[in-house]
Amino acid sequence: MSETKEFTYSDVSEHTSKKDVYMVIHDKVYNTSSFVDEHPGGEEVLLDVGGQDATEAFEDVGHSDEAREILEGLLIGNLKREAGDPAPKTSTTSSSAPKSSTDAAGLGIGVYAIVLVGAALAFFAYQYLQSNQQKS
Ligand code: HEM
Repeated sequence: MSETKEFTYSDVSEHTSKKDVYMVIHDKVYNTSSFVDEHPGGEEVLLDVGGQDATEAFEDVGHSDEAREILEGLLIGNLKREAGDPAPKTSTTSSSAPKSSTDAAGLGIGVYAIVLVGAALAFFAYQYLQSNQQKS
């Protein structure tokens, strides 16, 4: 038998309290209880993903190598996936892809158009008032 302990998703999901919190990152199981108070990003975010797959949350922050070393120290085993478990989470960069830049450009042109039309109107209104004044 291998030394690595195996946890099912439901095992992990039982550990959600501050004093006893597990999480899954890249299909490995970590006991983060001792680290909750020390986390530079705050305890709240860790407890939010307690008992769950935190891969995406962890990777989205872009944690340093130091953070990954700390993580290794908290490793307690591997995740054993069972039928019906949530699909593995991966950090998808595509989901955070910037929105179509043409939207912003379109808005920019719209703003210019409004400013130009406004300026033109002001100009003609001024001309009109001037000519009226000269007549009287
Ligand atoms: C056990 C897993 C985790 C470990 C060992 C860990 C470790 C660390 C470390 C060492 C830092 C300092 C910056 C760095 O070295 O990258 C940090 C910052 C941070 N972490 Fe985590 N983290 C974990 C999980 C998470 C999760 C699940 C979130 C969820 C969103 C998160 C959110 C953050 C944020 C927002 C910061 C930035 C704090 C700041 O710069 O003000 N972390 N983490």
